[in-house]
Amino acid sequence: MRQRLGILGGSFDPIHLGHLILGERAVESLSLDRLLFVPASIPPHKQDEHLSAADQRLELVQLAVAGNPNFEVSDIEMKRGGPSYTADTLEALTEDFPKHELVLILGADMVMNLPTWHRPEQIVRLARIAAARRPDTTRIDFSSLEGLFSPDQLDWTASNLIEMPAIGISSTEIRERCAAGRSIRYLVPAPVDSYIRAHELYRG
Ligand SMILES: Nc1ncnc2c1ncn2[C@@H]1O[C@H](COP(=O)(O)OP(=O)(O)OP(=O)(O)O)[C@@H](O)[C@H]1O
Ligand SMILES: O=C(O)c1ccc[n+]([C@@H]2O[C@H](COP(=O)([O-])O)[C@@H](O)[C@H]2O)c1
Repeated sequence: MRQRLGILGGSFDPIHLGHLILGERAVESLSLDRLLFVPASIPPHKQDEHLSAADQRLELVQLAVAGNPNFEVSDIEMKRGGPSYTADTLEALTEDFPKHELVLILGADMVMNLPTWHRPEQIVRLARIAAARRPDTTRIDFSSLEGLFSPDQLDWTASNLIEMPAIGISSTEIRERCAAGRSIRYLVPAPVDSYIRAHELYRG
């Protein structure tokens, strides 16, 4: 059987336990050989938002995944100029990992928007798509994907849902708590908490 490489992209501003639990569940339920966390340099749908510096978000992800043998961090989008389109990333990873089957991991909220992404047909051509349920997504509606996915691809995605406990943590909440001077202990790994405090991130 081909080795399976999972890809979990995000702004990770900052990375939190929801991302890590999603990653761990993805490794387990999809039998991934490894999972790449890919922080976006310029997330296409957040180009108007003010994000923390890309190198700090990358460093936070590296701190968070350290010690998990299944997890790795890729700086592929940091090194590439322009918006961090997933289609470009998958093309590069296909060259870097020619023997692997690529599986793109997405929160359920993102899967339904996939048709609005840049070159979505290339995304579904190069990778399987695995969706995880987020607490605010009670039902996953795959109907918007029918024109984009082949019946086989849709069937694979529908039968490989990543079941995870509802983790009601978002990066937005963490930034808001920091700005209000409140604790984020236990919402992020301890080294991430220490880094955010030492660098006074998200203080408004
Ligand atoms: N609590 C969570 N449970 C499951 N999936 C999550 C959770 N938080 C984020 N994700 C998923 O992780 C990926 C990266 O998310 P992202 O970096 O945008 O974090 P976020 O918490 O949604 O950020 P923000 O609040 O800034 O929008 C996306 O596919 C998203 O759906
Ligand atoms: O390629 C696209 O058009 C595209 C559009 C929206 C989001 N993405 C990717 O989806 C991941 C999560 O994005 P975000 O904005 O929720 O952090 C991140 O890896 C983005 O680069 C990609």
